[in-house]
Amino acid sequence: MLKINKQDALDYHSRTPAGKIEVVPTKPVSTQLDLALAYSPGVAEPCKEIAADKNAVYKYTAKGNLVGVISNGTAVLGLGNIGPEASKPVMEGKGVLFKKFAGIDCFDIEIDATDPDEFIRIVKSLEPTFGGINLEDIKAPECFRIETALREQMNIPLMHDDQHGTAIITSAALLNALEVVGKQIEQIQLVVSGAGAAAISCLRLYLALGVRRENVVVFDKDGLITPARTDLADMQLFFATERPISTMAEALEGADMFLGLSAGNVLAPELLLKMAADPIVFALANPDPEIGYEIAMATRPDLIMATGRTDHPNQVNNVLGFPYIFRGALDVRATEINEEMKLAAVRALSDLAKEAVPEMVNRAYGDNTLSFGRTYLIPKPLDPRLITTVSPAVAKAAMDSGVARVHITDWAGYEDDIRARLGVNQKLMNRMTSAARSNPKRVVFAEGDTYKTLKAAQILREEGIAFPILLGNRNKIERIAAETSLDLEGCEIIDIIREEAKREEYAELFYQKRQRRGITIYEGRRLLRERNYFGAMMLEAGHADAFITGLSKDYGKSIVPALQVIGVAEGAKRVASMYIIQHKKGPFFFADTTVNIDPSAEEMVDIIGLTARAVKFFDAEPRVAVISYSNFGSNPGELPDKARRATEMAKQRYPDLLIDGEMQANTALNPELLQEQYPFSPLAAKGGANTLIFPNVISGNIAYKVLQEIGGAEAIGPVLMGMRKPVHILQLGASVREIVNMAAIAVVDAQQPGNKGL
Ligand SMILES: NC(=O)C1=CN([C@@H]2O[C@H](COP(=O)(O)OP(=O)(O)OC[C@H]3O[C@@H](n4cnc5c(N)ncnc54)[C@H](OP(=O)(O)O)[C@@H]3O)[C@@H](O)[C@H]2O)C=CC1
Ligand SMILES: CC(=O)C(=O)O
Ligand SMILES: [Mg+2]
Repeated sequence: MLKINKQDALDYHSRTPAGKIEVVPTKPVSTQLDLALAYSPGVAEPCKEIAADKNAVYKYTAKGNLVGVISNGTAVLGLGNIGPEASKPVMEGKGVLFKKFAGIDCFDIEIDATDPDEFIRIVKSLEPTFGGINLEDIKAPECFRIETALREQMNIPLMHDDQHGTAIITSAALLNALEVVGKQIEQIQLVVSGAGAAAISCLRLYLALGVRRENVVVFDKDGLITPARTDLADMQLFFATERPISTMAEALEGADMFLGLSAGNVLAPELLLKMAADPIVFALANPDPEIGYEIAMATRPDLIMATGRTDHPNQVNNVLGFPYIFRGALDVRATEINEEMKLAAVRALSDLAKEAVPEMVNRAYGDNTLSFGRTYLIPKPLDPRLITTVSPAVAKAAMDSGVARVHITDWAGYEDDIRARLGVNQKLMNRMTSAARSNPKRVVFAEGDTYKTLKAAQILREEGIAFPILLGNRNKIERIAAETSLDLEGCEIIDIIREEAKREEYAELFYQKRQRRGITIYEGRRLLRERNYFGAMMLEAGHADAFITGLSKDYGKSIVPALQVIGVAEGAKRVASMYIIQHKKGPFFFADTTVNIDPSAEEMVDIIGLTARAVKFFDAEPRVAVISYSNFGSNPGELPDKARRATEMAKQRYPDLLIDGEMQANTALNPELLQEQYPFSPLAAKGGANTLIFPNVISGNIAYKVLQEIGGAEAIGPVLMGMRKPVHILQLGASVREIVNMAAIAVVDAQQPGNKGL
């Protein structure tokens, strides 16, 4: 269990600069010209445009991506009415989550006003500043009137998150829990502890999903809510019951669900015994739930339980909703957040929980067994698919329900845009994956009996990218799949030890190929018991379209069988490898990163040719820089000389290729520097290089690894170039995502005329 103490939390917040957020300019403000543009006199121009047309404020200011997180501090978490200043750490925290998960900027605003009319007037007056308003931690019943009035009076998306965020997320979890236990929502008997902002809003959404009002019983601190109560608002009295009961024990007799949005430890364990079979308990009070997880599960092992905490399964946390709901609403400039948008978010969340969990989520939670069921009803907060699932669903619902002022037509482009906002440039891999899906091919994996390969195989099958063939011990594969809840339907398993006839066929073929290179038929039979030879022979014999290996053996050992069986492509003198660096500035291509340790100038020319061809395969135009530690002869030495000679020879061998060198990496990647210092270089007018050829494997390998670890880039590869058929050697210990990416690339490679594009 994650443990933090009071001092850790205080130190975290007080570390300089105090608090959790700052404002960062998005335009340059270094020169006198910058200042004149950013402020007076330049700033007057956008002011005049906006004065003439108010909508231009979205074009010339940050309004469209700015959300106000606004509270009066009257119901802060479960801490109660602690005032506006004391609520500020929560509101700053919310701003951080908006930014981190959805790229939305926030101002947190804590208002010293408990009178609802005053609060409404102040928030309404802020409409010119914000693209959206997230109301937070405002107590019931005032919060209902405040939100209703502001929704009526304002023309930007506005949501009280404690009400609707909670309602959306618990609804998704409820629908999935009911699916798991096979109950109908129209029939469930529901008992609720709490009649505040969160509970009442959850109930209203549950009614929209099919729960019957007469099946609901609600308690607050003063007991059962009946029509006779005079201390409650209409929204609360709407759920009053006429049943002849008065205690929680009576209410829970035969109940299917308990929903707690009240206070810690208010539900006695023995009351769980009164509930119907497979009871659902959402005990969501923060930080302590209405009943502890361990005691509840020990009392009713058939229980399905959710809490608000990270240390138990099924964490119901608003962060699954608000960043993505506002992202979708802002992007279509919705005038409100309506019921259709909320229901779209519910469906998106509940559907996402049924899809295979990405490996990075498994890793983040240290759990390989996450799959839809009793302990995984809703996605995890660190799931990167949330933004591309929930936000488009909300945006579409806003358009369909007529509250969008901007319409999205290119949904694939929209997904790319929202990923790019978060600094993840996925365009290239998205294109590869779509191309692979259009004509999936058979990919054989040498390490079919490892968890990572199996997980990758499941994803490849589910996404329709490839038909995986898994080499390995069948019992072991089936055991790993069962232990980690993997579904391998559609994947072929080949246990090569049991495939004597196939081994003999391949040994004979291998012998024919290599008999004049020292291989006897006996040696062939021995080698064909190794999966790297067997997999390569499957590819050679046309029983597979691509071969992937390297996960558990070092690169050198893995590549040799492929070279012996498949060999280099016609016209290619050698093979080389390339990494694709996915960065927010666009894709970059680095070679050679793994194969040719210290190539000669002539060998570098071969590498340049292979790389330029591969860059075109990825739909980019190669702009090649040959890298060294000197710029155009500035520092003589063996390496710069080699790089310069390679450049000259490459210019002659590939006259149409845009190439220059030798140069330092920063020169190659900085077009201003090129234009200022080296205007004679053809790369200067073309925005610099996108393809870097390194003078040896050491420099190429170091460069991509540093970028991967601290440069905020994703490295895809190593892409093996120059083989006669699609073979790729993974880096030892590659991640599931890397395996999936390489398989998608191999499939597209296998689709090319002559079965080879790289
Ligand atoms: N996990 C999640 O995602 C979320 C969790 N929450 C949690 O839910 C709780 C309620 O939040 P919110 O609705 O915003 O707050 P409110 O102050 O609006 O409502 C609290 C409600 O709980 C009732 N209550 C308090 N103590 C008890 C008790 N001992 N027995 C029965 N009812 C009680 C209150 O009754 P009365 O009016 O009579 O005092 C009131 O109806 C908090 O603990 C909060 O942290 C909230 C939002 C999201
Ligand atoms: C999660 C949340 O918003 C709350 O507990 O108030
Ligand atoms: Mg809250």
